[in-house]
Amino acid sequence: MTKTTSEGQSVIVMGVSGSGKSTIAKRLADELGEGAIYLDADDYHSEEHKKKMASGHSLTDEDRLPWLQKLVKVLDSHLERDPSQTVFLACSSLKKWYRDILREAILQHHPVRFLYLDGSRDLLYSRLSSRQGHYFQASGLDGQLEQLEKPDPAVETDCVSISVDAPIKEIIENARKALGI
Ligand SMILES: Nc1ncnc2c1ncn2[C@@H]1O[C@H](COP(=O)(O)OP(=O)(O)O)[C@@H](O)[C@H]1O
Ligand SMILES: O=C(O)[C@H](O)[C@@H](O)[C@H](O)[C@H](O)COP(=O)(O)O
Repeated sequence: MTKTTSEGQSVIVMGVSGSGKSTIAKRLADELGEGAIYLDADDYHSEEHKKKMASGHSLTDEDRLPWLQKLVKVLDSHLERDPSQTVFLACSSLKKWYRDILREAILQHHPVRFLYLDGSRDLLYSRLSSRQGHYFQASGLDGQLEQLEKPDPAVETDCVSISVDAPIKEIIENARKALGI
């Protein structure tokens, strides 16, 4: 079903580092215009965890739990104020149980879907290697790929997947088509 922005929904743009979550979530919010906002889960990592990732180490489940809980609070405060907003959240959401935490929190307010950005290790590594000014290092990519539980659309029926092996404009078109927005 195609939803208009006035009805409100959340789209969690997920995938490993370098898959384009921030770029795509921001572009989608910009294109949808008024009533749509972009949030980035990276803004809620502690300094300690950013340092850990900057040294090439992956976060653990124990590291991520307080971060996910913080994200739930942030989402709740946004959506309580205005459930008619459409929220594009860039968030790695690497494991199904992380997605379940976010899903449950958002569903209190309005519908939620996940947009999984899929790309080969080589493509993502090359994009990370040329990205400037970010704490995450390309050397941490393999750890993330090991931890990733790709969403199975037969089980997680609210997930759609698109390839990121394309120019940004084409990815946005494909994302909008896949999400019906
Ligand atoms: N489709 C694309 N084509 C070329 N470069 C891209 C594309 N998508 C993202 N990038 C670049 O790749 C890097 C990683 O993208 P980013 O949005 O930061 O990913 P993530 O948030 O998943 O880590 C950035 O430098 C970004 O500008
Ligand atoms: O769950 C995690 O381990 C982090 O959220 C991680 O997945 C995220 O990728 C980094 O914070 C780097 O940020 P970018 O994904 O934006 O590169």
